Amino acid sequence: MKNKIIIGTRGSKLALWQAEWIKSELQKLYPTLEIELNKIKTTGDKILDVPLAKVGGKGLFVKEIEEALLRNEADIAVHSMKDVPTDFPEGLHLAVITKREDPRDAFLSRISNFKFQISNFRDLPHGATIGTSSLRRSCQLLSIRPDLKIEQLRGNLDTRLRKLDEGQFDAIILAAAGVKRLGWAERITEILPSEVSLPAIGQGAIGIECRIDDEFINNLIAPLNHPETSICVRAERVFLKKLEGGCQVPIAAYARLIDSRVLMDGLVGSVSGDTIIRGHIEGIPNDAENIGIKLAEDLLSRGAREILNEVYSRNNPSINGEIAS
Ligand SMILES: NCc1[nH]cc(CCC(=O)O)c1CC(=O)O
Repeated sequence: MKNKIIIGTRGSKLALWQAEWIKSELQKLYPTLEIELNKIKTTGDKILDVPLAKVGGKGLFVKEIEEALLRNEADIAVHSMKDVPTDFPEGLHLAVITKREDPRDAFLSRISNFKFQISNFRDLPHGATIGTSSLRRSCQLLSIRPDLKIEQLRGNLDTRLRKLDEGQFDAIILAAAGVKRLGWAERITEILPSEVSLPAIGQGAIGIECRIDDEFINNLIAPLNHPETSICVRAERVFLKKLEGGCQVPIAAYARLIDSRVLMDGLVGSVSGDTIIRGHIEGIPNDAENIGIKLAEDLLSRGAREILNEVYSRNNPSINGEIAS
């Protein structure tokens, strides 16, 4: 029996927090197991000055880590589910999805010298500047407040907070999960309800990818799977796959389990926020993947098809498959 495993991870603060968390959970189960981290720079880490929607390509934050798995330079890869494409290279699979953190988006405003800090989205003054590179976020915010100015904001979480504090934006929107994991929860002035900002597919959940045929590793990590989160995130991911969601289209979905029923909301919007097609569906957990497909079909029949065609006719169709952040 092997007594050492290697975790492949990105080197960002959030990625390392998540990899260290998985390591400590495994260490609780297997005190004598030796666990090493292999930090890997991904394309998404290298290209920092271009909005991801413009970079294109599949799995910008996972591809190099997957290659390490296939070369046996890592045994498991720890990812934010939000960054994981719906298709995997041959020989790899998503074995585990851990319990979800807060899936919602968070509003963080600039600490100002004036008496009042803008503490929520509704109170933003006319024409205020919001930092986000996510089409999903800008589409939804612009649909409520077309007067807002959206400015590009990329980089790791600490970089984004620094840019906010430097005064480039009145507020920024980040996933609550990442902000909380890094211990900055007190900077969140408002958690955006899903009617304002429906989260990204998989937001707040951590996934573990590994080689399909590595029985030892699959058995080792199986106890970390959280069945409820797994059901919900898989429903969201079939929704995304059915929509062939690239990162160039605003797409959002959130599924949750309440009283043994799956409740799922989803939307597809135009980049400008002029059009948003929303839907809701419910069903039983055993039918979760069907629920995701049905919701996608519902949106496609009510106008999402036209939005997707419009975007992809202007772009290279090969970008399909990248997750929508
Ligand atoms: N797009 C990058 C990314 N990938 C996962 C998270 C947050 C953590 C999570 O969703 O689990 C973030 C940052 C953000 O969107 O603010």
